[in-house]
Amino acid sequence: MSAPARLVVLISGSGTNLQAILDACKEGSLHAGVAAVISNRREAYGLERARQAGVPALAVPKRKEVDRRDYDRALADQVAEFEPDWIVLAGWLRLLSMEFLGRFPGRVVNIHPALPGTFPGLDAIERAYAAWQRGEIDHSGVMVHLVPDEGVDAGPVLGQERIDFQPGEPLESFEARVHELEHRLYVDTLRRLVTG
Ligand SMILES: Nc1nc2c(c(=O)[nH]1)N[C@@H](CN(C=O)c1ccc(C(=O)N[C@@H](CCC(=O)O)C(=O)O)cc1)CN2
Ligand SMILES: NCC(=O)N[C@@H]1O[C@H](COP(=O)([O-])[O-])[C@@H](O)[C@H]1O
Repeated sequence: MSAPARLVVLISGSGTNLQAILDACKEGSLHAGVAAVISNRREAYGLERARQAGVPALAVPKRKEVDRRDYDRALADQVAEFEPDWIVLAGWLRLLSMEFLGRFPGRVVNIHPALPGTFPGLDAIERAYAAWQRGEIDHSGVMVHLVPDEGVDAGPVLGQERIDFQPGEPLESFEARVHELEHRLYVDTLRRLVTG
């Protein structure tokens, strides 16, 4: 069997998607290892999840006086040191420029809590829920996609799954179902990626 794929996971927050990936690597259902976890926010709980898993956890905050491309160049240098096969965005809440993406062509993946072509950007779950309440949609979903360029949530789709709204369901319940789907879909999609 080939060596486990090396993943560097970028986060900004709680890291529940990271935790699903860490758990899958540990139990052997994902033939990969998390080489490092990097957050742009020092307070991200996902860094604690990495430390508890014995994985290098780095905070790389974006200082105001540093412009986006200089930050992305320095970030790419840090990521490259871990010799990743894949860069996994898991709630990484910064748009990446080609200064970063150009260093890892075809190897940056992202999860987004909406279907292709819908609700790009931030707060997608809340925006989809509000659209349902206005009677505009009857389902949403989750997608995993490549991040080839500076487009937002527009890269080639690697995996997607629909999630139907349930009459009278509160936002919190819908959001919990979305996250459960994310955790499964991301691991399943990464499994297909790393096994080629
Ligand atoms: N070039 C790309 N970079 C990133 C993508 C992408 O599709 N193309 N996906 C994101 C994740 N994401 C949606 O899935 C997303 C994250 C953040 C933003 C955004 O507008 N961020 C702001 C800062 C917000 C903040 O700091 O709170 C920004 O970067 O100015 C949009 C979409 C990961 N990167
Ligand atoms: N546009 C990007 C975006 O909205 N990403 C979303 O951030 C959350 C991170 O949760 P986590 O930190 O618990 O994994 C996830 O729902 C992910 O889809």
